[in-house]
Amino acid sequence: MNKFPVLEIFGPTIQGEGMVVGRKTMFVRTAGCDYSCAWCDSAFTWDGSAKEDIERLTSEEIVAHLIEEGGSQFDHVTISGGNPALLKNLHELIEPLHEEGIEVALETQGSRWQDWFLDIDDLTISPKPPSSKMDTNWMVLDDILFRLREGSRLSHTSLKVVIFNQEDLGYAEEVHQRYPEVPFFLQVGNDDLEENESSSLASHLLTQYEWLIDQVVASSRLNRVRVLPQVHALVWGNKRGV
Ligand SMILES: C[S@@+](CC[C@H](N)C(=O)[O-])C[C@H]1O[C@@H](n2cnc3c(N)ncnc32)[C@H](O)[C@@H]1O
Ligand SMILES: Nc1nc2[nH]cc(C(=O)O)c2c(=O)[nH]1
Ligand code: SF4
Ligand SMILES: [Mg+2]
Repeated sequence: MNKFPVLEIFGPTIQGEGMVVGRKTMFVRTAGCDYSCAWCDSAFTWDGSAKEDIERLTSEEIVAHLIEEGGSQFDHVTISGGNPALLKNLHELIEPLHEEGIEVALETQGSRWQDWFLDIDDLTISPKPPSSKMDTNWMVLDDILFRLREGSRLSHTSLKVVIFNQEDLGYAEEVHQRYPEVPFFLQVGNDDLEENESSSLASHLLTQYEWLIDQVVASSRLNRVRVLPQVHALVWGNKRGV
């Protein structure tokens, strides 16, 4: 039985971001990432600070934890990380969830392909803009979107780019222009990961949201797009496990 490195199982909560924002869901957060984004809000998944909390669980154990936490109050599970696309056997978790009538979403940055992407109900690919200090491998991203198109999965897929500055907006325009048929989301970057007061963070993020809306409104290269904040950050601030 394969084991998966899991850092958090929590919910039910709402999906705070992107294509199914507001959807009631459980979260499974896996450990390990091939990136190290400058502003990662989940750095504990890869920077060693939570390595004692990593549990190695089989898919059966993960499903049992989900039911323990969520009871019968959920029918949707979001897998995030870290980069869950590092895990080549994740279909072992997706299949039993589908058999229970549970939909499965995935958050990944588009640096690795896995065949089980074709089974994800809500697949969010979030390539990283210059402010992250990461480089996009366009050959890999092209290949991922090609395979999803060939597999008729684009209606289950979205692109989501986090924006911190003007340069990031230029990057977002480039991504949207390269894959115009893929639903496209721009997300407010949270640049205050140390703020403990959720009302202060919310008012700051709403100011950033207004700035982002203004920028997108003014761009002729960003028309068929959606602009969103991280709803969970507005409601709960920088709290973990929500
Ligand atoms: C923590 S990542 C995990 C999944 C995957 N590694 C990825 O980056 O897509 C989940 C989502 O949070 C976004 N994110 C991370 N840090 C953020 C921040 N400071 N502000 C806004 N969004 C952030 C990422 O861009 C990604 O879309
Ligand atoms: N509520 C809530 N929504 C989210 N959407 C993406 C998240 C993530 O960290 O991947 C996340 C998260 O951590 N919480
Ligand atoms: S790719 Fe995702 S998890 Fe990895 S460092 Fe960047 S935001 Fe964090
Ligand atoms: Mg998050």
